[in-house]
Amino acid sequence: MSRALAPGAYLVLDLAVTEAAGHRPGDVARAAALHGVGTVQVRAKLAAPGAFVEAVVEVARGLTGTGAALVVDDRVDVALAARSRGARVDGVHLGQHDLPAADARALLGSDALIGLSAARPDDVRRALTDPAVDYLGVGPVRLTSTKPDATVAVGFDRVRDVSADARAAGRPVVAIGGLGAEDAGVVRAAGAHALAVVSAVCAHPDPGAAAAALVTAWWQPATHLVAVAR
Ligand SMILES: Cc1ncc(COP(=O)(O)OP(=O)(O)O)c(N)n1
Ligand SMILES: Cc1nc(C(=O)O)sc1CCOP(=O)(O)O
Ligand SMILES: [Mg+2]
Repeated sequence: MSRALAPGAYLVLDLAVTEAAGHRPGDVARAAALHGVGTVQVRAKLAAPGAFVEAVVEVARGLTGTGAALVVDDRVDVALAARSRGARVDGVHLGQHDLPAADARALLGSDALIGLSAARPDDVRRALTDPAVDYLGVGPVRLTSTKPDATVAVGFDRVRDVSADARAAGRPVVAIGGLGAEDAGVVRAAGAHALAVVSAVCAHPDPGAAAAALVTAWWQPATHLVAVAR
């Protein structure tokens, strides 16, 4: 059985964005996890495979003892290579053009955490009937320079619609794309299980403080609920 996806803040640690901001990936991952981020995904669209593996190993080291899950973007081979170097890697986040989730599951094991990006109705339908998929990534909520190939923003309404279908199918949704701490309330109200960011943490001068703000915003009680409770 797969490890359950942690609710709340989900960090996609993009290597290029992190290094451009002058941060070390292991430090950013550790600071984020110590402030309550439950999942860290390593994303490296431009790195050579060896550098990607090294970054995953470094992030795994940073996450030691924090309890946060570590997921690799796209590359099952990189996840396996990092494991073979002794790193604890929990799973992968797959795109629509990556290895099928069933193959990733066969390679990574029954307890691996496997996410799949799905925002278009057909992709969502397929993802929700695929037993190898643990959670869905839905985006981009807003257009973002971090993912220039995603040219259509899906908006919060899509997050709400997919979250409702996914809840009925017992799968959590992670909203992503152009988001920050200020969006936590609306993302949560839309029914998402988690909110994923790259720039809001990796490009921030103080990634730990940015992660803490995200975590706090997610768990902040909705003001209208507080008003009702009083
Ligand atoms: C949590 C989460 N959701 C969506 C994505 C996007 O994945 P993908 O479609 O494979 O695009 P790239 O990130 O690989 O450009 C994600 N990485 N994480
Ligand atoms: C990695 C990724 N996936 C997306 C999707 O829409 O599936 S958007 C995205 C980048 C998110 O970066 P930022 O928080 O800097 O906007
Ligand atoms: Mg991907």
